[in-house]
Amino acid sequence: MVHAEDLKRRAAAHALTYVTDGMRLGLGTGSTARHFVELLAEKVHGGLTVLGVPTSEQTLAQAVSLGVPIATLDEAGPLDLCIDGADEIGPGLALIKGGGGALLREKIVASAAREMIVIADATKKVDVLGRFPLPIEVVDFGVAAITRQVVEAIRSAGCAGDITVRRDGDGHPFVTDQGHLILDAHLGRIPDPAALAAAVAQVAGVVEHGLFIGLARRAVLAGKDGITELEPGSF
Ligand SMILES: O=C(CO)[C@H](O)[C@H](O)COP(=O)(O)O
Repeated sequence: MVHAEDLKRRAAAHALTYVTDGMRLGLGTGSTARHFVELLAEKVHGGLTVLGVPTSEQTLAQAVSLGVPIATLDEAGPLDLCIDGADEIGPGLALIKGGGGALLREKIVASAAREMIVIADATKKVDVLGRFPLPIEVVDFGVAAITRQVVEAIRSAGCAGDITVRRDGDGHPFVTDQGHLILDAHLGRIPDPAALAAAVAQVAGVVEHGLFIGLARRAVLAGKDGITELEPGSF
């Protein structure tokens, strides 16, 4: 049996073939992105020149520790490519992201890149998004009121389910790199991701949600039978 970590690393290694000398790269967050940064560091030590823009403090620390040159997004300017993982990859390469809590910076960085490639083990591909809880980043003022309005918003988009405030390992509310909280919406099924994205984005106090629609141009999926590449139209 192939271990999930091996599959993530294979997807990351394949994505590296899209990286060319001189690129300005968005560096994702999570265990799959972590493999990518490790492999990228090996290439950098072999002479590849890149500039990385990390999507989280975690990835920033990893990149610095491995000697990958980094810059802030504003220092780097427009990015050539962003490589990141995902929690679910659905039709049209619509994604659920934010399992690691970095969705806000991840979406800003992916949006600033000419192209986003999502890397994952093949189990992340789904026919309908929503089994993975949808992360919604909110300000920490009036969380109960915000949650009630998010419930209304998800209902208006044909979804239903529990919403929980994400907690860290010590039972405290999880705080994002930007100082916000995360609501996890346990929906089971998202029949119309675009409608849900639009409805949730309208709630006052919602900073960002983990639906990434129209951002990924390519998915690199590693399964036991090898690598599969998907484009939005070839899902
Ligand atoms: O969105 C993310 C972090 O906010 C990650 O990309 C997502 O959670 C996937 O992580 P992993 O590669 O560990 O499965």
